[in-house]
Amino acid sequence: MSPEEAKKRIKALLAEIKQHNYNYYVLAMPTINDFGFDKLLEELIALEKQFPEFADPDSPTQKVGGFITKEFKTVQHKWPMLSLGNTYSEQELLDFDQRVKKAIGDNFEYVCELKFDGLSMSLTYEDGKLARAVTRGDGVQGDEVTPNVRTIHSIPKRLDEGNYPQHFEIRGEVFMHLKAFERLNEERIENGEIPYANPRNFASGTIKLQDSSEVAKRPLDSFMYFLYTDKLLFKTHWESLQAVKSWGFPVNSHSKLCTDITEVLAFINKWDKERYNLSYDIDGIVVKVNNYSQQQELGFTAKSPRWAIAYKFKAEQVETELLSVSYQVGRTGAVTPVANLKPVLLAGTTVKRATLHNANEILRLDLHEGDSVYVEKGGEIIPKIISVNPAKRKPDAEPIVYRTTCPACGTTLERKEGEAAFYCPNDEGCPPQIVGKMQHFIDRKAMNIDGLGDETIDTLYQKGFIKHISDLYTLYQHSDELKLLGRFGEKSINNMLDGIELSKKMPFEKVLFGLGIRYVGQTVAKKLVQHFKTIEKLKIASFDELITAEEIGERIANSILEYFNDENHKEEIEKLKNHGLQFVAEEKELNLQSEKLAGKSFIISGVFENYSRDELKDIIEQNNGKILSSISTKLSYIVGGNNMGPAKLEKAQKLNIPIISAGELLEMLNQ
Ligand SMILES: NC(=O)c1ccc[n+]([C@@H]2O[C@H](COP(=O)([O-])OP(=O)(O)OC[C@H]3O[C@@H](n4cnc5c(N)ncnc54)[C@H](O)[C@@H]3O)[C@@H](O)[C@H]2O)c1
Ligand SMILES: [Zn+2]
Repeated sequence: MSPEEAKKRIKALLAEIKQHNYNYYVLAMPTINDFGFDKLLEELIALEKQFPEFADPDSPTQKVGGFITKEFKTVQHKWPMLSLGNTYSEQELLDFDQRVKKAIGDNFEYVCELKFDGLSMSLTYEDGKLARAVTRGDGVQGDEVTPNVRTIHSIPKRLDEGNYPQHFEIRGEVFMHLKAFERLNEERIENGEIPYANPRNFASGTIKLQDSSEVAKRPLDSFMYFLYTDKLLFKTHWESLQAVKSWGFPVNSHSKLCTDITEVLAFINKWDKERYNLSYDIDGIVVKVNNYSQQQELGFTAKSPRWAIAYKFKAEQVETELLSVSYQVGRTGAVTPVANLKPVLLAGTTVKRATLHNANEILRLDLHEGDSVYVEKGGEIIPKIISVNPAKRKPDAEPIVYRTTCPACGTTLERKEGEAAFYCPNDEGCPPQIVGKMQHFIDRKAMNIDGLGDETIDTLYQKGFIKHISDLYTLYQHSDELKLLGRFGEKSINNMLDGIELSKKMPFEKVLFGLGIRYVGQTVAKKLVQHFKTIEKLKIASFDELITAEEIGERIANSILEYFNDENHKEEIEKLKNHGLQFVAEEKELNLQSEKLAGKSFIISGVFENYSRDELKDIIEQNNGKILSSISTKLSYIVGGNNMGPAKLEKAQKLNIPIISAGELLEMLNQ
């Protein structure tokens, strides 16, 4: 490469890497996988070495890639929070071992730990209490996110008596378990929000939220792996891990003390396979020299310690053949393309299908019939096509063209402005939509009807027993015919009918969620019920009224309006009402304790040390105070905790509404 070319390439790489760092660390929405990113960084390192005259002192090769943000208080790290050198190859790991040996001789041990795929967090404890939690940021300073971290159960807020120093810092990884990730991401999709690509991004997006009560709803977990004290308390890293565990910190039990690199390699190989059995993602193994004085001898580079290295697992990728593209119709009518693949073994399971998301994705891949494609599992649960191998494309292969009609009912598909998905508009006559809606209604998260499963719904539809949700409630009239079908035993028919009868008691919010209105997920349904109380009010709510409710934006409001604009929907709701389903918010039985808050109204915002928001709400209502849902001049007080939303704060100040603490609220009751 000529110097001119090198200069140009370095400049392009700097810009590209900077953008990826921003997408990854700030937006938590990367557009390239880690392996691809690390290749770019490697290329830059090599070019800077070859052409040092063009190396930017500010290059991402010289510092940690994260950022600090304006939304949080910036805190300087007492000890810089560095990155780790990483490698994907065994040879480079052996080279690392040689470098260590050269510097400190043969007499040393390694600690091998799982490399948890989350974000690192620095926790400061004073007198046994969690005083501060700070993100890595740019390595020198980070964002203080203490209220958010307080919502993580595994992180002790207060330690029991113990022999820990008065002041110390402990570092570890905050992450999200795969199960929670799947559940919450599903909820995001239901609410029409952009899903996160993997648990790491979800965890990192969560820690940066402004509203800690929102953070509390997204379960995060943690493992600790570094202890920092002013005076050295231990001789080795291994000892420190045992100690912090005894102090009450979560320490991962799979860490291992290894006497040489052969043992390290065995540990790596074991976990490369076994990682799929863990309940959380790991992206590699961290190898650390155990002895502190040997660590000191080895020292640091600008970006990472010389006494540790991360061996990263490659997200396993395989090449296979695209057999065909089929289309699935969801309950909302969204038509999703799915790639059918020649079965291939990937990350421990046989993969036959991969998601293609939407028409844009097919265009991005420039997918042709019979293409040879690369499939990856990565953090995502459903495998994904990463790219096509153009060398193997058959010369006469036709491009894949997204279909224009519904695969189930033949109706011409529609695409709404600004949306990637195509929809089948025939919601009254398109079988997968009809069945999907009923399956959604009986789902565990909605009406949770015992004795009824997806398959039974499908059968009952195929046999002509049910077409609408409301038909479930007249099913008992057909119990003799059901018996004649020979598909169900008497007992299971009775179970099913009992389950359906019982579901009439399910609260309004479950019914509303069960109706399957687009973008009305569980949380939104709950907010709507809290705000409007009855279906009658919700049904006639205008756009302006809808968007005053908490968490209801324009898109949700429009979807609700559209839903109630449809006579069929209104008729169906009437039928359900006549069957006795709940369409009015449950009034909690109130145990009135005093009249001390009569005539006063409150909003509770933020997170509280000693109370949940629901507890405070109960206290207010038990003393005859009122809870309002939005800030207006009618509001008497805001009970404010940590991390109140900035918009709320601003509005309260503008309207001169006093903000009181939970303590001040309780004082009102003692007067
Ligand atoms: N895809 C993208 O767009 C993109 C952009 C930027 C960075 N990245 C990826 O992020 C990585 C760089 O980020 P990085 O600087 O945080 O490095 P890193 O994630 O590779 O390694 C350092 C981090 O590992 C974590 N860690 C997990 N378990 C640990 C343990 N047991 N002991 C010590 N540390 C442990 C810590 O958080 C530490 O900060 C690269 O692998 C890169 O591929 C990707
Ligand atoms: Zn259709």
